[in-house]
Amino acid sequence: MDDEEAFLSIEHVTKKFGAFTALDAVSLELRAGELVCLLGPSGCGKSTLLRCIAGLHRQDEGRIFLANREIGQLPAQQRDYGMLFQSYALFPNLTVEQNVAYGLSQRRRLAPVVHKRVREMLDLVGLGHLAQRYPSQLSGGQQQRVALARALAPSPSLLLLDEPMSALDARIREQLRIDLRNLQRKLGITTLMVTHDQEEAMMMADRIAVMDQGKIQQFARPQDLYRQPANTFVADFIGDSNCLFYERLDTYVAQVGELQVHTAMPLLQPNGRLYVRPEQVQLAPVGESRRPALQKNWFVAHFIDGIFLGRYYKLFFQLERADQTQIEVLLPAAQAEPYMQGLGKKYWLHLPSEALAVYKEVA
Ligand SMILES: Nc1ncnc2c1ncn2[C@@H]1O[C@H](COP(=O)(O)OP(=O)(O)OP(=O)(O)O)[C@@H](O)[C@H]1O
Repeated sequence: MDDEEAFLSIEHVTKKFGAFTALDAVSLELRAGELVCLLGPSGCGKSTLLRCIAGLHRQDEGRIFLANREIGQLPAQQRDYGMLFQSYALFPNLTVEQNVAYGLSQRRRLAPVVHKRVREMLDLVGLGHLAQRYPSQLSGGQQQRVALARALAPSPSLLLLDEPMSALDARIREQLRIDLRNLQRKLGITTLMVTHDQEEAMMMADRIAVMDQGKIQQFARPQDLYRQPANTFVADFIGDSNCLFYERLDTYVAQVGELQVHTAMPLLQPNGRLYVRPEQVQLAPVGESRRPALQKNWFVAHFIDGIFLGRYYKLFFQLERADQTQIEVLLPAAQAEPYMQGLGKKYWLHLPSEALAVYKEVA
């Protein structure tokens, strides 16, 4: 751990299902109070890691510590966490209040101290007024709030969330993300959340662990993942990127088709891929000025398509003399609209050398 001591520490955890390795010596450390997202494509091992921490799977190798206590071999109920799943998993025959009380006391008649705690929890998630309802009388978002209140009621040290919002519709999901994040900050509870939704992870997490094939590819702040991907997997997975296949001509000059593309980063491999984010590509009208042709990395491209995204447009261009390479450009709507009139029209397109990056290929 860089500066602070780890609150949850996962050390070289390996989990196999038969001959298949779902987790391959995964190590991860969470600081007290932070919200970390496990993000990755379907089947990369996110839920398996969460379940190993929860004690719902037993790892084949490796150790897990929570607040300096080794929990990796303890039964689930002794590990001190609250958990929330995609499905709300509420008891349909118990009221909201009784559901929340379930983890505190399994009797239907609530002792005053339990009752007080349940009330506090329901107020915390904004459902104090619905205490006597049954789950079937609630919306999906409300049911998930009840499940959250139930998970938090015993004051666990750790909150584990497994795709908690994926069953909800977009608008409710958006609100619940904000509420969950605010609540997590207010309580200062260390939280690990599984999601395959990049936007959700970017919006909520202090740090994101990007996983692929049972390994953590990069663990960093959202801004750093976007700006400095550790390898080509992360560069492809996080955000949109343009990708140009090149052959090296010189340390700082790449050949893309017939074009010579100058880079600020040294090209260490004889060939590979250059990445550039759509918002970093610049455009200029052909004919208005001859200047671009004389400068580095200005190329002629044809406008081929555009997609309206509300505040922005994604515009697609095809580079001339570059093996059909397509370049995506992101522009604010007002700037992009004139381009939409001219299908097939030629433009100058600038790939700034400092915006071009090469990344380590994943083994
Ligand atoms: N009980 C099991 N028996 C056999 N294989 C399993 C078992 N549980 C998970 N796997 C396999 O392990 C891999 C990782 O599964 P896991 O559920 O952790 O993926 P995930 O990243 O959470 O994906 P998703 O987003 O689709 O839930 C998958 O290939 C899955 O098929």
